[in-house]
Amino acid sequence: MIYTVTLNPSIDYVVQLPELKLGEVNRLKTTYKFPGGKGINVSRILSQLGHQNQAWGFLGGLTGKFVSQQLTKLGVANRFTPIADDTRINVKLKAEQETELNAAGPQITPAEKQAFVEQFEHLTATDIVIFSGSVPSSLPQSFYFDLIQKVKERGAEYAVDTTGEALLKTLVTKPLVVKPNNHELADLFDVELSSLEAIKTYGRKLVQMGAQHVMISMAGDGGMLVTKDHCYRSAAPKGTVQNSVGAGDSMLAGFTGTYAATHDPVASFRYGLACGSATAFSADIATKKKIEEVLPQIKIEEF
Ligand SMILES: Nc1ncnc2c1ncn2[C@@H]1O[C@H](COP(=O)(O)OP(=O)(O)O)[C@@H](O)[C@H]1O
Ligand SMILES: O=P(O)(O)OC[C@H]1O[C@](O)(COP(=O)(O)O)[C@@H](O)[C@@H]1O
Repeated sequence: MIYTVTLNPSIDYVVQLPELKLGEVNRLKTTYKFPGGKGINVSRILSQLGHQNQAWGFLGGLTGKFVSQQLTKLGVANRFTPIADDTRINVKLKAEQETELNAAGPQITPAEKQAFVEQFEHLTATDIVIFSGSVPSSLPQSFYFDLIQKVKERGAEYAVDTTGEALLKTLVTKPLVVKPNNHELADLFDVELSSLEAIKTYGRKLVQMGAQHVMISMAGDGGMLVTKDHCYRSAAPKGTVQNSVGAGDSMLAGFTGTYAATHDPVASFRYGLACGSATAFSADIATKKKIEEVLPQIKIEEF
């Protein structure tokens, strides 16, 4: 079974307008609300692809109710810990450029945190836990690291998709896969990454620091997979980009779901790339049909 952890879910409020006029009233023609948060997006793709999974995390208030109702509607199994504070709303502005406004997130009380941590006691060695997204500011930044100790005690595998110190701290514990994008990878080491060679070099560093697989996403430039002995690379297929929010989450879902079934890193990378691009080419998270349409266009080469 795959469990996704979204400590800080959201309603993603997506706003489309031809031009954003700062300092003026902007009237909106098109708006959408999606259940957001990285682990939730991962669960949505896993469910599309028929991989058994359950979404975990914290939900509260009317916003939290909206998220859980939508997940139930979408057929995503979930077991969120209820909280007193409100789940956040993240604003995604699609004008000349894509701008994201991601809120810090709700207060989590010690009792709510304890109730959540207890769920980890039931994991087994065949499970995979996917930790995705930011840690709400009311939880310690070491929270992923602490949860990983619980996962390891149960003999389960885990994937990590977060940034900065929270990501670096988890590497020594040997995660199955980490998925920074190229900008997040550059920020981790405070460098500019302007060539594929440089991206490979820094991807290797994450492997040396402990990650089993490092999957680097590069938006319209495709992706790279670095393992202990190999590096693979693929350009992105061409298509009309509709909404790239959740492309990275889709990529991680495709990789982990396929890996759980096959233990084949290249097949997993291939499926991950197809899921990422399929979501970029969709208004919401990709459907299975869209993913299967994109899959034959993915060409992977050793790099
Ligand atoms: N504009 C695009 N065209 C084609 N594929 C894309 C596009 N944007 C994203 N993808 C695919 O989705 C993957 C994840 O997207 P990316 O934007 O890099 O992740 P994140 O959302 O984590 O920043 C990319 O590696 C690529 O394979
Ligand atoms: O937890 P964070 O880092 O604030 O990110 C949350 C946001 O990330 C998303 O999951 C999208 O992720 P990606 O575009 O990076 O794949 C949104 O649904 C959500 O609003």
